Amino acid sequence: MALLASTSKLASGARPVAASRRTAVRVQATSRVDRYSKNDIIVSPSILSADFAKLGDEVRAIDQAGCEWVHIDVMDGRFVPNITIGPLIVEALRPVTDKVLDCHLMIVEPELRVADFAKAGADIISVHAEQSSTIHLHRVVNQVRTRAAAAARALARAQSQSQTQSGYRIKDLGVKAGVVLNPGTPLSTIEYVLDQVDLVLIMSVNPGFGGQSFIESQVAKIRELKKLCLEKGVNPWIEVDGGVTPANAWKVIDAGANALVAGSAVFKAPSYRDAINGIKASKKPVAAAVA
Ligand SMILES: O=C(CO)[C@@H](O)[C@H](O)COP(=O)(O)O
Ligand SMILES: [Co+2]
Repeated sequence: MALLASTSKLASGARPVAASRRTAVRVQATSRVDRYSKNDIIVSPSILSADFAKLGDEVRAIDQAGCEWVHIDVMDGRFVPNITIGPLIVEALRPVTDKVLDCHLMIVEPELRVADFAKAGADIISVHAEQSSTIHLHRVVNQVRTRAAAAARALARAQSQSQTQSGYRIKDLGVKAGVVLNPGTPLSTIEYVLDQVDLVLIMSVNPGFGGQSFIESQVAKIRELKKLCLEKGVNPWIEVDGGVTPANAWKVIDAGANALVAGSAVFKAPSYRDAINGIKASKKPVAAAVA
């Protein structure tokens, strides 16, 4: 696991991001994502619904409340109508939690930004399959995978040469590549990248905002995706994003999803822990007995 941990902490000075660049970072033998089993249900709270005035505290709170991943919605005001988070925020959050930083890129030309998010400490980088985001889906997916491979080679070199001292930065080791489908985008769009990705994210709302209602038609899409994966002999994470709550999570779990994003259902709940546990334990309601 962690081969080297820096003894230096971020000072509460004016330039914490720059300071973190100069100090050593944790070097991991495996990706953070690989700590989790695909047989379990992962909850990835979307920080879009967090209180941005105290983002670090909010991320610490969901970490302590038992989430596995932290979902980061990156929006550019072009692919979607909203503007949110960039790599600087990802870099600022990296020292706050050792949980998976699950970055959902809702941007035009993600190929221009993959390196920045990888360097910032993203563990998963997911790009939209729609051509209004990228013209070259296969290329950008492989760009993420190439970074992971390069980081793995750098780690091997560092280990063999005992170069894990301060200043040797391998923050992006094991970046996983995800592909995202909007509710209106057919599964066929990703057929020829399915063997290239670590994760498929099915949007169960139209992207752009938190707090929208779950689109029921996406349950069938998740079921169909699970079937397609079995037919092709691949096993990516199947993540669902939008309108997921303790009341409806069972539907997507039953259809084959194993990573559930939840923004408002966690951050607007009185207890983050109860909301996360409620999503994991979500069950189909038992029909009321007819008298
Ligand atoms: O990517 C998006 C929206 O574009 C999501 O990640 C939302 O942020 C999820 O929020 P809720 O629907 O769970 O409130
Ligand atoms: Co999202």
